Order: sequence, then structure tokens, then C-alpha cells
Amino acid sequence: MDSHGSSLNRSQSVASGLEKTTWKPSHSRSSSTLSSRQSRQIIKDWEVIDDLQVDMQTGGEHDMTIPGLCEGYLLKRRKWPLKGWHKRYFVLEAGILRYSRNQQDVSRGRVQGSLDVSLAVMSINKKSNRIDLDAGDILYHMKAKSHEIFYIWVTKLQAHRLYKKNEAATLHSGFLQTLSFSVADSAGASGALPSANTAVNSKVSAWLQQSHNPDICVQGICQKLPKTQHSQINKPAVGRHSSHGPPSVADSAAEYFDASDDVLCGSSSEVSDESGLSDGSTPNSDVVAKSTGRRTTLPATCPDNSHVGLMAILYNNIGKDLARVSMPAALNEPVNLLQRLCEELEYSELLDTASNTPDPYQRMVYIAAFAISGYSTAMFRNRYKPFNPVLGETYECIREDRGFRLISEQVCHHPPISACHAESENYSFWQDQRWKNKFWGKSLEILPTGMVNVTLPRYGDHYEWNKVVTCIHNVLSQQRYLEHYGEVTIRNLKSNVCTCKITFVKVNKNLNEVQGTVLDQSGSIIHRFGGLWHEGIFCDTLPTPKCVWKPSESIMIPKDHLVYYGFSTFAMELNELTPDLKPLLPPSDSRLRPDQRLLEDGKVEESDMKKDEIEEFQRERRKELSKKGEEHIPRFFKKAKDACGRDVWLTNETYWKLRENPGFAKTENLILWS
Ligand SMILES: CC(C)CCC[C@@H](C)[C@H]1CC[C@H]2[C@@H]3CC=C4C[C@@H](O)CC[C@]4(C)[C@H]3CC[C@]12C
Repeated sequence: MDSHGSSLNRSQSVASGLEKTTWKPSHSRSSSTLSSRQSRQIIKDWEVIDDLQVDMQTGGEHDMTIPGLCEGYLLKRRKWPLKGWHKRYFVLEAGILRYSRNQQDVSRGRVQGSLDVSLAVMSINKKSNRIDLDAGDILYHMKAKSHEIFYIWVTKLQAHRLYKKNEAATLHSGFLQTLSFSVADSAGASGALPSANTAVNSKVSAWLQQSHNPDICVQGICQKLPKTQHSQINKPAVGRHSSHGPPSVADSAAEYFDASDDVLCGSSSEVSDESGLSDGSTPNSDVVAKSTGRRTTLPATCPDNSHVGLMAILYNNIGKDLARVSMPAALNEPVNLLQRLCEELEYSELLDTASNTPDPYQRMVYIAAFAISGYSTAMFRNRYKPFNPVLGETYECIREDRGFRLISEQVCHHPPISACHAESENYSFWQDQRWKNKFWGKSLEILPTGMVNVTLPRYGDHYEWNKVVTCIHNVLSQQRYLEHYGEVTIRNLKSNVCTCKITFVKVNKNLNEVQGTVLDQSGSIIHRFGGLWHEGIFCDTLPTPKCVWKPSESIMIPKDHLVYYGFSTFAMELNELTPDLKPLLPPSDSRLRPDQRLLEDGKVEESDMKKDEIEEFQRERRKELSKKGEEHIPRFFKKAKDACGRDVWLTNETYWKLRENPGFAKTENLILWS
């Protein structure tokens, strides 16, 4: 796992995960000795971290945990005397940043300077690992030795800034309350807050206690850092009052196995003409909503999870794969990451259309629309996270109505990888999904690796494309929203007649904007299209200009889907378990996973307990395997290399054969839960 260490690559850095930035204030960057080109470059690489929003209502509720201590060496720039960069030992505690010449001086209490970080404007330069804190009269220029250390300091500084601001807000509102003698009223108001789910809260506090152990640090981060840098992350403050809050990036010893999976299929291809995007010539505008015989709702509405203290969870797992972090079930949606892979086929009719489009350039437009359509679910899906599949978990989805069947499997735990393969008369679709996440204090970036593949046997095409970055903005607050940004390049590995470039525009006035072009061999634009990834894509260069895709009615027409986790009809169908299907599934199928089922039925506390049990069982299985010196071997996928030498997971083509004969009831199966 190298989720935290790698610096962003080119396309990802277009899309910085830090909240909207403005120009670096003129103070520190104006150096008259630089050429104008150089100085422009320098200004360009600086980002001012947005001022943190303090939520006055909840300020006193769950954000008051004092963030863990962070300490270690950084370079500090000095103007006079001895101009230049000097190594200094910094300690960040309860919102105050102090520095001394070295670690010994800290323990002797010899502090050279200190700063309340909530009062400073913070700007960072990801390229040069630099952090500036400008509090007007006090100005710190700091530089980290590596990207890892830089990243940890930025995140921790954000946490401490937020904490300090919340503290001030709480004091302020307390003061106001006292002034207005409204003590009784305020007690009433807090009573009106969503009632805390006891199971969830006890889990969070158990977690915090575990993560209190300062000797154990985040797997991944600590393994990566040389020994001397450990203190940067997680050193206990000897002799310092460390009674409050979890230690910084520290983490519990246990590995939290909770699997990641995503795939689901559903069927809601009805296309509405109401959005204004359509000119009536959408590919399916003549399709009348037809019943699929599948369920149209979930058994229970989603729980309120606004009380769950996400901040502690995220801060204690910096640098870790989210897909391995166990979270309270109240944060989950009743689909997993294997099922979410299948959800990318919600608009599979675009692949059918592509397969019926002889012109290669037009075909590419439909493939592009398909690639974009997979992102549309994100619009209403930011309050819950999918279940993480356990290693060996599988999921199948047969959609006669849509003409495809899909299987997916959790093939690797470290790092978490979910592989899927779908086949239809018209196409094959496969991908193995893995991602790195970066938590920047206020936003969380998901950086997917791995390519998506589609083949169209009719034309011998094999399309391949990358995924863009998804950023969860305001991840700690209820004002959370998702944004996708970056560039997608679609290539046809079997022909270079055309390629396609799609840009997911980052923070633009037109939020969620996408633009794309289909280029011929010489680079000339043959088609252009654009739109919004949550509303539809229009192409005006086709023989008849038209809307090539728009989301299904079940998500566009305001209904009660928000109380059902923001699911479209297709998403609701993913975890449906009918009596005729049950005996045909292998026991490892996600539909049979009890914790997910309990959550779907609205039994949150029971789900939470069951989830713990399943995760514990997974840990035991792993221990046993490693005792025997064995490794888990996926059952339905095999590892291979693609043309570029990248590791890929491909179907081994046994699933459907075994299902048919002798049937999973008669095979030896992995037991993942009881
Ligand atoms: C902790 C909580 C409650 C915050 C909610 C986190 C949610 C919004 C996160 C957790 C995992 C995330 C998914 C992880 C991986 C991918 C694949 C990528 O190609 C598209 C985005 C997508 C599908 C992410 C969407 C956002 C996501 C679902």
C-alpha cells in the first residue's frame, strides 16, 4: 500500500483536493530578484487554504475532540540573522504551534516562538512541500522533508485550526447564552438534536481508546517513514498533559478489515424528456417505463447518522485505505463496493447503442457518454459509504431485461481490490477497482487507479479508459458534496482511428461540468459534446444534434429517493434477494451478507454488531492462512498483465459454469459469515 506517499501525478494535480484557493497574499512571495515568469510559476503553485467553516450549531457537539499532537522536525526560513532554511523542532498541540531549536530544547521548555494556528492564514505549496502560516505580525515559512511529512502536517494543522475555531465559537455562544439567561432554552435545544445511537457511539469511543495507544501507529505511514520520523506522527507527549483526544495520526493496532466492494446492477433505463436537455431524440425516448418485476423501494428508510463523530475516525486513519477502515454501520449504505461496480452499468443501454453504431467516431461518443454516466450516482450519494467487501466476497447480477450478467469479487485485501466482469451479446465490460484516498483535513480525495475496459465484438473494438479523481468536499459536515475532476482518455486498443478526451472541470461556475472531444488520427476534432455529469450530455456534431445520455427518471424526479440513501431504482434492485435466486447463489454472495441485510432492514445496531463479527472472522481467517504460510487465492478472477505491463484482474471464466453445473450448493465454498 502506498496510498499516502505518492505525490499527485499530473492530471491529479490539476485537481487539488484542498478547498478552493485564492491567490497567495502578497506578503511572502514578492521577491524582486525573480523573473516575472518565475514568480508567476511560484504564485501558481501556492494555494491558500480556505477558511474553515465553523458550524455554530454543532460546534460544541462532535468537533470538540482535541486533535492529536503532532511534532517533528521541519525546515523554517529565516530572514535575519543567518538568512536561509534552518532545521527546527515543531510541536502542534491544542491549536498552538511552538518551535524550538531541537527536541531537547522542547523538553526543557525552551521555546523560540509560538502561534495560534487558527488566527493564521495558511498557504501551501504541494510541489515544494512548503507551508506558510501568516498571522500578520507573525509569519512562519516552513518546509517538510518529504511529501508524506508535508501531507501529515497540512492535515494536522487543519484539524487544529478547526478545533481552535470551534473552541472559540463555543466560548462565544456560551457567552451569548449567559448574557441572554437562556440556559434552560439551550438545554432544550440540545435535547432536540438527533438522539445518539448508543451502539455507534460506544464503538467510536472504543475506537478512540484503542487509538489512544501511542506506541502503535498507522500502518502504512509508520512503515513508510524512517524511524526518526515516527514522532512526527504519533509520539506520546512525555510529561505533557495528553489526557485529551486521540493521539495524532495514531491508530489502533488492529487492522480494520472491512471489505470494499462495489457493483450492483439495476434497471431503470427510462428516459425522461423533462430536463430540457433532451430534444426528444434521445436513444430511448420511445421506451415507456416498463415494470421489471423488481422491487421499487427498500424495506426501510436510511438512518440519521449526523451524530456519528466522523472527525475522530478520519483523523485517526490518515494515510490508510478507507476501504480497510471499519466504520459504524450507521455510516453505511446497504450496498457494497462490489455492487457499486455493477452500478456503473446503470446506463448499459449506451453500450448497446454503441454496438449498433457503425461509424467509429459516433460510436466513441456513446462510449464516452457511458464513461460519464457511471459518475452520475455520486450526486445524491454523499451521506453514506458502501460496505467494504471481505476478502473472497462475491456478487452476481443477472439482468435479462438489460441483456447482461455480471460477477464481481473482492480479490485482494491489501490493497483492497474489487474486480468485476460483465458480459452481454453486445459487449464485455470489466475493471478492477482500487483507489488511494487522501484526507486533507476538510476534503477527502479518492484517487482511483486501474482502467475500465469495454469490448464490442461486432467491431472488434477494445476501449480502455482511466478514472478521474473524486473529491468529497466538507467531508466532516452535513454540507458534504462530491466533485469529480481530471481528464479521461479513451483509447481503442484495436484501432487508432480515433481517441476521445473528456474533461471533468474542476470548480467551475457550472458545477459538475464535463466537456469532451472525439479526435481523429491527425488530432482534428470530429465530435464534441458536453453537459453536466449529473444531468446529461449533449452532442451537437452528430447527424442530428442530440442528448446522448441523461439520468434515469427515478433519480431526476424528486421523489422519496433521498430517504432511501439517494438510490435510483437500479441501485435499489442491487441487493434484492428473491426466493428463487437464493438457492443458486454461492454463500459468499453479498446478497447473503447478514450485516448488510440488517442495515437494509433498518436494524442499525444489530447490523453494527454483525459487522464487527464478520470483520473479526476475516482477521482470524487471515491469521490462520498466514500461519500456514498460504495466501488467499481468488476464486473467479486471475491476475494478469495488460499491454502496458500493469497488473489486472481478469475473469477465469468459471463462475457461470460452476453455477450451472454442479451448482454452488454442490461445490466447496468459502465461508465468510454465519
Ligand atoms: C464516511 C462518509 C459517511 C462519507 C461518505 C463517503 C462516500 C461518499 C465515498 C466512500 C467511498 C467512495 C467511492 C470510492 C470509489 C469510487 C470509484 C470512483 O471511480 C468513483 C467514485 C467512487 C464510487 C467513490 C464515491 C464516493 C464514496 C462512495
